[in-house]
Amino acid sequence: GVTSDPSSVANATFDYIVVGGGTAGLTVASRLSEDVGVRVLVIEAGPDNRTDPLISDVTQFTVATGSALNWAYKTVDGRTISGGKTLGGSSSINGATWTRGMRAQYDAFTLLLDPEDADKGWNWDGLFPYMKKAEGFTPPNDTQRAAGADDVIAYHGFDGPVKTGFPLGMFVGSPQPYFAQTAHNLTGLKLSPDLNGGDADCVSFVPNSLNPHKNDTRSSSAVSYLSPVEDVRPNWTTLLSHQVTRILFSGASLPLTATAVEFVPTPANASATPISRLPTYNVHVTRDIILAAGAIRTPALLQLSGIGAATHLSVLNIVPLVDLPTVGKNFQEQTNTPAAAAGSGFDARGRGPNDIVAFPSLYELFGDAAEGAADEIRNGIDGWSKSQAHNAASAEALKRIFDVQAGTIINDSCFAAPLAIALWNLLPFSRGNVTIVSADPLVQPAIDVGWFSVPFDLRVQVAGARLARAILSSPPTSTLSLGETVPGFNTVPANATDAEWATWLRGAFTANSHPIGTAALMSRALGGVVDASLKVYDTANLRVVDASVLPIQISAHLSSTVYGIAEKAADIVKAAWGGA
Ligand SMILES: Cc1cc2nc3c(=O)[nH]c(=O)nc-3n(C[C@H](O)[C@H](O)[C@H](O)COP(=O)(O)OP(=O)(O)OC[C@H]3O[C@@H](n4cnc5c(N)ncnc54)[C@H](O)[C@@H]3O)c2cc1C
Repeated sequence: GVTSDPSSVANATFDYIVVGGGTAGLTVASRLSEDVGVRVLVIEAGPDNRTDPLISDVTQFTVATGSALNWAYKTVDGRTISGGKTLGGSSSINGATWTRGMRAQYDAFTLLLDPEDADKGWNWDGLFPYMKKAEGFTPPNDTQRAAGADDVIAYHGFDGPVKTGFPLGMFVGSPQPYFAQTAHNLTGLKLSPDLNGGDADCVSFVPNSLNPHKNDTRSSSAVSYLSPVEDVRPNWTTLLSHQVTRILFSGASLPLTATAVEFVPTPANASATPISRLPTYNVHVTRDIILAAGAIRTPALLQLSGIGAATHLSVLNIVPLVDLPTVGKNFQEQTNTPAAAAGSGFDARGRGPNDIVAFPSLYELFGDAAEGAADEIRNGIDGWSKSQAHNAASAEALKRIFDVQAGTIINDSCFAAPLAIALWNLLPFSRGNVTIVSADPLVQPAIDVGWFSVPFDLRVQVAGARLARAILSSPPTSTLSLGETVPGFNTVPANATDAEWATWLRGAFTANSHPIGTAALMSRALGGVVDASLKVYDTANLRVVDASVLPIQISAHLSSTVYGIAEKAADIVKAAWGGA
């Protein structure tokens, strides 16, 4: 069941404890609790808001991100990265766009692991079946097909818990198909019936994580993986409104064995609440502790528990147990800017969400300048790995990672942005870090994204913004437009230089809220934090299963991939403990 009463779990013992009842956490807990012989506990910091219309109505997602349902993590430069603070985590407040990246990007995960882990399925062929296992797709109906929706049956799962499909309220007017046509006309980007099969270099109508059989309601991890079984699985307990503050180990000898987690009631106002005022509880584990607190909180919890850069932890009076300096490093978040035009007189029936996405490659984004841009990457990598080395294991390790990333960009990947109103550089080279600044677990870690610290990332965002302007002012989309409003020609003139565009972008961008990489699935030599079984290096039974493990960004919205990782993780954990 689901409870907010800590007395029901304090001092108890579970086989598995999952920290964070978000996208990955509820997925892995649901699969592990299929075995009625094991006891599974999820501890979630947020409350249960499954019936709140701000969550169930996906078109309200921008309102939800402005509410208490969002952690609204502040970066060191005052921007905000969103993350769901509620049962279901970010899957409860996200934009519900359902996409997957390029085959080559998933295959790159294996290239970053030790050679002996090459056969562990961290590639497209290994993850695609799990992404489909999570999915319960409804093909478009005739009305939706007439509006542009399409599908390739082989690219979808049909029996999985997360319901996906095109909204019954889908926009049926001209803007979406005109956008597709204009993007194609301007860049040569192919029109694809379905981008969810590993070739996302296209413009395509894409489904949403919602249930068309239930009035388009959001299909979060909570609704998908927990609701259907919460009354019939007494072996699965979810404790709400409690925040894990530390993982406890049996001793200091390596590999560390995690034995318990410490938790407190989530304070209404963390910055005004001394931790000493809160009751502290422990709960014990016999098998694994699984960190699924998301790419910001997971690395912070590792550091608070003594796993991180030993020198830094010592300064904070935390006893270092595993010297793993790359915990919280390798941080990759994207920059999002708007482009908009006024319009009227066209048929805009529908209420969304938006279903059209374009993922241009380097060649489609830069056009005639693409070879120059590719050279800029090739020639830049040496310098970039040095300038970003403080957020990596070393400049040499980062150069190897950048070589892999550059290969997926220059060879045949998609690169730049979903260009509608929001556009972002999908594959930034800039690296940042998430670092605790206090031993007090209620103090938010410092979040330094290092926005545009590799200047090429700004070049890409500028190229994306230029392309967005071109789309808005080229037929057939221009026939719908009454003129650009964002950025607007007064702000960025028609003949603006790259430098002028950059000035506007630096002020206008927001975080895209797709943070990853802070407990990366990579070889230890390259700066990885977890191995191919998602176990934290030098621990016996502490795993990370969330967006933190993604080593590099992908050309996609993240949730389908995070679900796939969590489904795969559940099988890894079951197998490790002798289950099926
Ligand atoms: C505003 C927004 C829009 C997005 N739009 C899309 C989109 O349209 N399509 C898409 O595919 N993806 C989208 N994403 C990205 C995607 O939703 C996330 O990448 C993904 O859900 C992350 O999953 P996760 O399991 O890593 O973390 P989360 O789902 O965020 O789960 C982490 C959970 O851990 C809990 N937690 C944190 N710290 C603690 C602690 N100490 N103790 C206990 N619990 C804790 C949190 O409250 C949360 O519930 C969006 C994300 C956001 C925030």
